[in-house]
Amino acid sequence: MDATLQALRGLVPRELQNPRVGIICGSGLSGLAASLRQSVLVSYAELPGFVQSTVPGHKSSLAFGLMGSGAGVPVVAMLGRFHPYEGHKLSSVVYPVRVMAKMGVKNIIITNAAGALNPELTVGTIVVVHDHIALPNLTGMNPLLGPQTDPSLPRFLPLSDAYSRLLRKLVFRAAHDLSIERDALAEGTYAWVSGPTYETAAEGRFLRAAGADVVGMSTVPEVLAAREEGMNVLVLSLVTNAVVIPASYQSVRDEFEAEIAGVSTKTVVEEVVSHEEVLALGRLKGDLMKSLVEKVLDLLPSNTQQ
Ligand SMILES: O=P(O)(O)O[C@@H]1C[C@H](O)[C@@H](CO)O1
Ligand SMILES: Nc1nc2[nH]cnc2c(=O)[nH]1
Repeated sequence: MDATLQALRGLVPRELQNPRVGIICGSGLSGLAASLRQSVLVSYAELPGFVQSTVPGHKSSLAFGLMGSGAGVPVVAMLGRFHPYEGHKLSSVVYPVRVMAKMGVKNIIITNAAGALNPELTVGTIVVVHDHIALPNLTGMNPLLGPQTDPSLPRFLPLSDAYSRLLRKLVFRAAHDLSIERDALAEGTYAWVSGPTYETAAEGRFLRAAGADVVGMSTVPEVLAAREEGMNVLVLSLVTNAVVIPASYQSVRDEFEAEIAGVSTKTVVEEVVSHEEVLALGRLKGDLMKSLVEKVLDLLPSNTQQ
């Protein structure tokens, strides 16, 4: 950690060395940081402890700068995150969050691309996450597992308050101030799965039955580290696709038997999702996400821990 912080002190101008807000850009959402002023980019390759993002739509740089109107808020944005499915250790996935904490970040805005499980969520909706289901955490893949390296951090971290109510409300205030239509935003629960495979229909049904609204392959490890470090957390999921969950299975035996009986049938073609589709939606809705985040920064109270 000391080596990373020292490198950053050498690469980032002094006035940007104490960002107030950290931002993590999800798949295809690095444009979020396009409006940073006085921006300075630091490649992950220059930072000891950082790994590389290997996923299309994720760059590998930290961007420092001022965001929002007026004087602006000093922020640090990860243009490209790390996922366990890339082969990165969980400790590497959350390392940038720990660095942000050491630089003084008190609020973190984490974005991601996610598939909709809730049939009421349409593609393009931004979901303000208020809870999560993390099957990997529940089954032993938790970034906080292991010896406590910093005794000042809590051993048993509560998560019932993981998603800041104040920050969530600010998103709706921001949307209201920007006259964003009501249906563009929703609230929901994010299910974290390891990926890199997308869900089968049965898995989608299972996660929906468990109460998840959207599903993705990131975010929760970062949320855990950020909460452990005492940050206020806001998570925004962009719905890039629907997880296809047919109400019932249409039997191939029935289809076959109808065919040989000469009865005409509708052949089922299973829909599939692709990362290209995910990235395309990120590009399409990138501006909306950017305006929302900028407005949240404008509204952030300046006189509190926030
Ligand atoms: O980094 P995020 O969670 O935004 O990326 C999502 C999950 C996978 O990495 C990828 C699948 O298309 O997009
Ligand atoms: N697991 C998962 N991650 C996603 N990221 C974007 N879309 C999806 C999806 O449908 N499933």
